[in-house]
Amino acid sequence: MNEPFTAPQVERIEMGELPCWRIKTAAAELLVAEQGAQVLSYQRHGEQPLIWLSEQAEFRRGLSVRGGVPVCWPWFGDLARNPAGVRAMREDHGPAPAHGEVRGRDWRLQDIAKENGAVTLTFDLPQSASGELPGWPHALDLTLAIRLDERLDLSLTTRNRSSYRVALSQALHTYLAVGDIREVGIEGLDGLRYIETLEDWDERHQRGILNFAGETDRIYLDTPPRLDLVDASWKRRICLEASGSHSAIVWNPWIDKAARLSQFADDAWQRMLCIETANVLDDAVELAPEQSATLALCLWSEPL
Ligand SMILES: O=P(O)(O)OC[C@H]1O[C@H](O)[C@H](O)[C@@H](O)[C@@H]1O
Repeated sequence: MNEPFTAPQVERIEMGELPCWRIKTAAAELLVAEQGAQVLSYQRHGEQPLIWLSEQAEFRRGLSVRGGVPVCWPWFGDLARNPAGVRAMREDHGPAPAHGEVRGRDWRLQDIAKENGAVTLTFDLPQSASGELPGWPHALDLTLAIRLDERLDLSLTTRNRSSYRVALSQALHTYLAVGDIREVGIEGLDGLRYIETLEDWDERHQRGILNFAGETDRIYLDTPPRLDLVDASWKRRICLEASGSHSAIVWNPWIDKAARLSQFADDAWQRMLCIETANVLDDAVELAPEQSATLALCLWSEPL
C-alpha cells in the first residue's frame, strides 16, 4: 500500500534575530537561516538528528551560528594558510575573518521550488555578485541550492563574472550529530595523505578507519567522493557523497578547545563531529571569466 502523500510545508519563522525557513516533508524536517544561507538542523522523522545544532547556539545578526552547515567562502580557515593564488585575491582590508566573508551576511532567497514531495530553496548573495564583499572586489555569482527529499543535497555554485581569473577556497562546514564521539569512525580515508594542523601542519598518511580519542583537526587530501561516518552508539551510518571536491576537513575540538569555543557547551564535543566537504590547499578552485564551479554534498543515513 502506498504511503499517503503529504505535501511539503515551507514556513518562514524567526529564530532570535534571524529570519529562517522551516521545511517539513513526509520524511524529514529542515531548518535554514537566510543569514549565511546556513542549514541549521536536519532530522528525519523518528530518527536522531543528522546535523548537529549547538544547544548554546545564538541567533544574532552578523554572527555565524554554531552548528548546522556554515558556508566557508571565498577562503577556508585562516587566509594566511591558503595558497598564494587565493591570498593574492584579497585586498588590504584589515584582518581577514576565519572561514571567509559570507557566514554572517544576508543571503537572499531567490526561489522555493516544490516537485514530487521534494523542496528546493535557492539562495544567492547579492554582495558577491556586485563585488562588494570587504577586501574582495571580484564579481562572482554565488548561489546555494538546498534540496530536501529522501536525502539532503547542498550545491554551492560560484560563477566568475569578472574579466580575469579568480582563485578561491571553500567548504560546506557540516556539523554532524553523533551518539558518542568515542564510538564513531570514518570510513573512506584509509591510505590518504592528510595535514595534521595540530602538529605544525605536518603531512601524514591515514591508516585504516579514523577513530577519535583527542582533539582532531586534519585536512585530508585527494579524498574519494564517498565518506561514511559509522556511529556504533546510534547504530547508524551517515553517508556523505561529495562532488566537485577532493579535500575534506575532519574536526572535533575535544575537551580543552571546547571550553574556549563560543556557543559551545563544555561537554558538546561528545555529540558532534565536523566532516567538511571542501576545496582547500591544492584543491582550491580557479575560475576563468564566465567559468563556474559547483561544490556539492548529498547526505543520508542508513541503519547499521
Ligand atoms: O570557530 P569557527 O571559526 O567556526 O571554526 C571552527 C573550526 O573550523 C574548522 O573545522 C577548522 O579546521 C577548525 O580549526 C576550527 O576551529
